[in-house]
Formats: sequence, structure tokens, C-alpha cells
Amino acid sequence: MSDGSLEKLLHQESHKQFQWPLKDALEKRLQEKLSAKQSFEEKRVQLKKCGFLCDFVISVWYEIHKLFKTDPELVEANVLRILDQSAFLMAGLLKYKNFEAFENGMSSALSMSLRGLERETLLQTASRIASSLREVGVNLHESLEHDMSAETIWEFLNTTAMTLLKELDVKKIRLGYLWDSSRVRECDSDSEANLLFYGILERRISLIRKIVEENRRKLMSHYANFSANVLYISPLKSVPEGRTIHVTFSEKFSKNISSKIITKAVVLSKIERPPYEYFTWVPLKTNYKVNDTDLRNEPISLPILEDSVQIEVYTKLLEQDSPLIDSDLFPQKSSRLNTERISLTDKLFCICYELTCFILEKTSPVSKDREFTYSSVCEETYLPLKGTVPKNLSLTAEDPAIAFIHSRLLDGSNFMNRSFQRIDSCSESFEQVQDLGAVLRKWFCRKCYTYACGEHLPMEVFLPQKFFNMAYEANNTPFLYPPCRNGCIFNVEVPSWGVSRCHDWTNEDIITLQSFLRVFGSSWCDMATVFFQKHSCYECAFFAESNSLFRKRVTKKNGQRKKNQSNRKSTVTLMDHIHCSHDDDCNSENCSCKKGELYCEKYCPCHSFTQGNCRNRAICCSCKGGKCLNGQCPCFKENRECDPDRCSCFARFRTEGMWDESKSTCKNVGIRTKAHKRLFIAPSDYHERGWGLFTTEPIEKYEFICEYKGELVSLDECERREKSYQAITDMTFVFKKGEVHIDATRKGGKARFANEPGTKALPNCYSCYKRTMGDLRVGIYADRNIQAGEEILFKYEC
Ligand SMILES: C[S@@+](CC[C@H](N)C(=O)[O-])C[C@H]1O[C@@H](n2cnc3c(N)ncnc32)[C@H](O)[C@@H]1O
Repeated sequence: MSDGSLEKLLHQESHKQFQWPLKDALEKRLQEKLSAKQSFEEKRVQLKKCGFLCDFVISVWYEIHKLFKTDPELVEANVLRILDQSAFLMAGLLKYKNFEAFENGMSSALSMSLRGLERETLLQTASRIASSLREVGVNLHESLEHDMSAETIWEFLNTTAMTLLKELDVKKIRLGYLWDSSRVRECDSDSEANLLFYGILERRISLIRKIVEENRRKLMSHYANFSANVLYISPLKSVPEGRTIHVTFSEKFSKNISSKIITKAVVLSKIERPPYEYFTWVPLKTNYKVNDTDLRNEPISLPILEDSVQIEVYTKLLEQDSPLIDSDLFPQKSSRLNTERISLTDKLFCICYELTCFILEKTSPVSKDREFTYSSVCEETYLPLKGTVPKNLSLTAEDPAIAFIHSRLLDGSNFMNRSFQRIDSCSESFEQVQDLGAVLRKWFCRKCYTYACGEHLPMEVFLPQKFFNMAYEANNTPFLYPPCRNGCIFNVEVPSWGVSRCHDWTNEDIITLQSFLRVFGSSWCDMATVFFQKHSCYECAFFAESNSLFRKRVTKKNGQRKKNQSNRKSTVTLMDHIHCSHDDDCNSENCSCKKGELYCEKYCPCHSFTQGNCRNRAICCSCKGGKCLNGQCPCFKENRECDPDRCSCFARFRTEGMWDESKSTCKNVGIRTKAHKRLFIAPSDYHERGWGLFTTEPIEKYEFICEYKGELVSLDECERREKSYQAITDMTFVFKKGEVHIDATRKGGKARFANEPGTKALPNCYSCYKRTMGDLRVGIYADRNIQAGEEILFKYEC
């Protein structure tokens, strides 16, 4: 790098104005590059990628910039590591269909990349960056579905329209909301509702195709005489509102129109986009727990994304009980973007440009002799050359930043593996391992067995004293993980503990093991993986037991756990099951589960102490046929979802450690297995000028449709929020039933769009809460057979 390190450059450049046009230019340039592509499909995909890549690059740099603002020295010291992190994100993005892995890996990658800082700083920084980047990730995920350029959308619309017109006469297909927010509805007097909706997403096309397949015979006879090869619908682009139009077939690009009026349509008046200030919402994978708002100390959580609204404003709201002036609470989005988003500096732009081209073109890394100058980028992208920019600014493959990013990108998918290698090599510094352990421990969820699940609060890892029983128990009570290899602790039928098969344990190994005990609890196989098989799971378990490594931990942590529990009492309690913590048989004195009239779940430590015979153990079922859809199933009766690990209804087939879900017939595991139906959002038939939730596939009676996800709040918080929402809108997205309070206003799933039937119809669904993995969750279930295209309606209160 010609003028100093990247850190220095970032530091110097970070306060410059953000140049938003750079993004446009980048996007434009990339689109031009792609215009030569032959296949439409290929082009479309590339364009889509192009759009979100640009956004993404900017988002990542924006996050870095935010850090600059708050902790300049921190970032300066770690900027390369954050770049590393960004590259990892990029890699995850490229295979974005595996978004879950991308998100989970992010936290882990973060903790790796920030290693070496003070422990406290590390924890704080990792959590702060992870949460903001997760937000970016979630938004990104959204944009993958929706953010397409106008041309792309337009071209896509045309294709869809052609498909539709070829195969018209399919009744009442809803294809989701349109980007121009208008509804086009056929008003032919003969047929009540022929379609004229254009889908913009692939999945909608596939829906059409599916329905068309089902109606093929009818369609064939209808259009048997129609011979045009390429069809195109006219007019499409701008139709005056409220006017009846003729929809015609004609041959594309042919001025000699031999069109045929096939139907009349009316363009309904525009449906306004919901004002984003009130309705911006982040899609959630799982429920999100929030603590009660502390009115004295913290900014209030109002129904607005990303805004921290000062307490005075909130107090004003409560006192005046009057509608708020938007600008008081909700700064305009555009101004926020323009003024706060800073930081694609010239040099960084070059990097991003190079990086993005690299990804899109899938070229080999930049050749060494290629020089990449700011002016050459400007020429290519029609950017103005600014006087302040050094004209000879150049980046080559030797540039550490470029090389670094490329090396990460080239092998992004193996990043996690390499992270493990790093852990291994980390044994030179015990403190680092311990720091790492602390971070991992914080992020690792014992309920979900994933990193930073976002669903559960960090759980104190409780290490069972009699863990050896687990090896025996493995034959009866399956574990989440399959045996890791031959000789795995869970494969040993009668453990011969007296025989040591341990390799030598160095001091480093012991400290690492201690660290891992806190992270992984008794997941010995995981430890073995992270140890890179230097020590097997058997050896880890044996060594930990014979040296009483975990007992100390249990004693040490008891006090802390009590403290945590009492903290959490103030907020969501019943919904969020906390494992008990005692080392003898459960009774109402010692067992928090029993006291709360809850069952002990399988992750409660008492199961290990009592060899799986805890008297307060959660019920399981062995229903024949695996239906579990009525009161004869004990799980169903108790509003519990069946447990694939314990209920025998679920037909737990294992093939090389994977669940074979095709053989599982149980229908009482919808929430846990995320077996939701394919749904989409479109203008509602019941809520005038509002949105509704529709199904793309037929649903059978009692089947699980989707989970009502949102922020889990306490009753107090729920009431407080409702009050603030009422001041803004008459709509409510809060689900209240018994102990369950879910606020889907700012964060939620598609279920937040489900309407009530009102007086026009009967509900076709019902809501029901289920205890799933200990926690209370709310599912929407079909009350009758539902056809594809129907709106999902359920009574909010019953
Ligand atoms: C959870 S939201 C449903 C989504 C909402 N339709 C939208 O456009 O975002 C619930 C709100 O929708 C409105 N709503 C739901 N069902 C309705 C109906 N049958 N008639 C009128 N408004 C309805 C009410 O304002 C209610 O508070």
C-alpha cells in the first residue's frame, strides 16, 4: 500500500463525507458488465446479486464506520480482523441459501477475529458488532428476496405476464403484493375473478406453474387455437387508476399487431405503502426476548426500528396522550441514510469494487501485474475525479488488504474449519484460549446447540457429576449429536473407565479443556472436534472426571446462576424455561421447575443425576401412527410438542447422524422443526387497504401453518408498549393469550400479517401455544382444510 497501512488509511478517511453516488456508479457499472450475458435467467440472477452485493458492501463498511465513531482506537487496532469478518460474511452471503449457517458462523468468526483484546472489551465488542451485523444480515436476507432493480423487476414482470397469459383462466391466484402497489383485477362479468397479478419472485412463478399443471387440460382446450409464439401483455407499464383497460395478446416487438382482446381489467386505486416509520419490521427466525423497559435509565423501545428515542419524548407521549409528530420521533429515513452513512472512501471503494467484480465474475485472484487505480475505476464507472483524491492511488494484488480479502473469499466456506485450526494453534496462549472459551460459552446455546441462537439467553452450563451414566443412557435416550467416531464415548456400552487411553495431557491441553468444559458442558464429541481429535471425546470425559475439573465449576457457578435467575424473573419467565440447578432428586424445595409447576426438561441436569429417571421429567408419548393430533396423545393434551429425542411417535431414524424426516409422521412437532407452510403477503380481502397472509399450498385440518413470532415481553412491558402503539396507529401486532405476550410490531414473522375474519367470514385457523424445548411458543393451526390462495384468518381472542 503506497501511503501507509490500511488501518491508518481507514482512520484518516473515516470522517470524510459518504459518497452515495459511488454505490450507484458501482451498480451501474456492474450491470453494464452483465448486459452481454446471453441467457435471461443468468442475467436476472446476476443483476439481483449485483444489487444486493453493493448494498451489502456498503452495509459492512457502514458497520465499521460506526465502530470508528465510537471506539476509534479499538477499530484501528482491529480493522484487518474486521475485514476478515466482512469477508467471511461475504462468503456466507454467496451461499446465502444457507443463511442460518452464515448467521451462526458470524458470531464465532467475530470472536475469533477480535481475539487478543482485553477480555471485557472483547465481550462487549463482539456482542455489539455481532448484533449490528446480524441486523445487517437479516436485512440483507430480506433484500435477497425483494431488492431488485427496476429493470429487473420489469423484465421479470413481463416474463411472468407472458406465462400467465399463455395459461390464463386459472381462478383466483394471488401472487403477492405488487411493487407498484397497485392491484389489477379482472372485472369481466362472465367470470368472477380471473387473475391478472404478476408475480415478481420465482417462487410465485412456480406457484403459477403448479396451478397451471393442475388445470392443464382445461387450459389446453381454451388456448388450442392460439398460435403466437412470443406473447406480451399490453399495456403493462402505466395504467391510469380506476380505468378499465383491455388486456391483449400480441407478438412482442411486432408493430404489425394482431392482437386479441382476451379480457377487460380495471386498475384499482393504489394501495399506499405502509408508512415505514410505523411498520418497519425485521423478520425473525425465532422469538426474541426483551427485557422490560427501564423508564429511568434507558431509551424507550418504541415501535420503530433502529431509533433510540429519548425518554423525554416518550414521557411526553404518555402525558399528552396525543398523536406524535412524526419528525419528533422518526427522523426521515433518507436523511438518516445521507447524513449518517459515511465511509466508502476512494480507496475502500477500489477494494470493494475489485472484490465485487471478483465475486460476480468468479475470476481468479487479481493478477500480480495488474494495477488498479482510482482513476481507472473512475473512468470505468464515470465517477468524477475529485481534487482531494491522490491520482496515483493504486491497489495491487500485493496490497495486504486485497490479498487478505481474496484469500478469505477463495476459501470462505472453509472458514469455520480454519477457525478450529486457530483454536488448536491457540494453545500457545492460555489466556487467549480462556477468553475464547468465555466468548464461545456466552454464545453457545445449550438448548439449540448452535452459536448465538438469538432465541435463548445464555445458559449456565451445568456439568453433571455422574456423566458416565450418559454413555449407558445413550442407548436409551438419544443425544442430539450422533457418535462422533468409532470409539466415541456414546458407543461404549460398558465403559471400562479404569483403563486409560488418554494421550499425554499437556498444561495447555488442560487449560483448554477447562475452557471447553465451560463452553460445551458435557458435549464431549464437540470438544473432541475442537481439539482436532488430539484428544478423543472419551479422553476428554475421562480426564475431566478423574481430575474433578468440572466439580469446581459447579460450585463456583451456583451462586451466579441464582443471581441470573432472579434477574430474569422480572421479565419473561413462564415462556422462557430455565433449567433447574441442583444435584439431588427434584422436590418443590430444590427444583425451580417443580416450584414453577413445570416439567424438568431433558437439558436439566437432574436427568443426569438420576440416570434419566427424574420424577419430574417431562412426559413423552408413543402414539401409534405418529399423528399426535388429539387428546389421546399425552404431549398434545398437555400442550407440548413431541420431542424427537424422547417420544417414540416421531420415528427417530438416524442415518449417519441425520434425522430421516421423511419417515417421521408426527404432526405435533411443527414449531420445533419449523415445518411451516409456504405463505405470502398480499392485500387483504378483509382488512380494507391493509395486508393479509395467504397460503400458496393446500393445508389440511389441524396442520401447523406457521409460528407467531415476535418479541417476548412481560405483561407490564406489553401494556406499556400497547399504549405507545395506540397513540400512533389503531393496528395491533401484539399477541396476548394467558401468560404469552408476543409483540410482532418491530420484529416478527409473516404471521403478523394474519387478519381476523370479522363479520364477513368464519376463521379458518386458530392459534395455540405449545411448550417446545421447554419454552412456550405460539403456533397457528388450520381449523379446516384450506385451499391454496386462501387468506389465513384467525380470531385474535378466544
Ligand atoms: C396483526 S395486524 C394484521 C395485519 C394488517 N392487516 C396489516 O395490514 O399489517 C392486526 C390489525 O389488522 C387490522 N385488522 C385485522 N383484521 C381485520 C378485519 N377483519 N377488519 C378490519 N381490520 C382488521 C386491525 O387493525 C388489527 O389491529
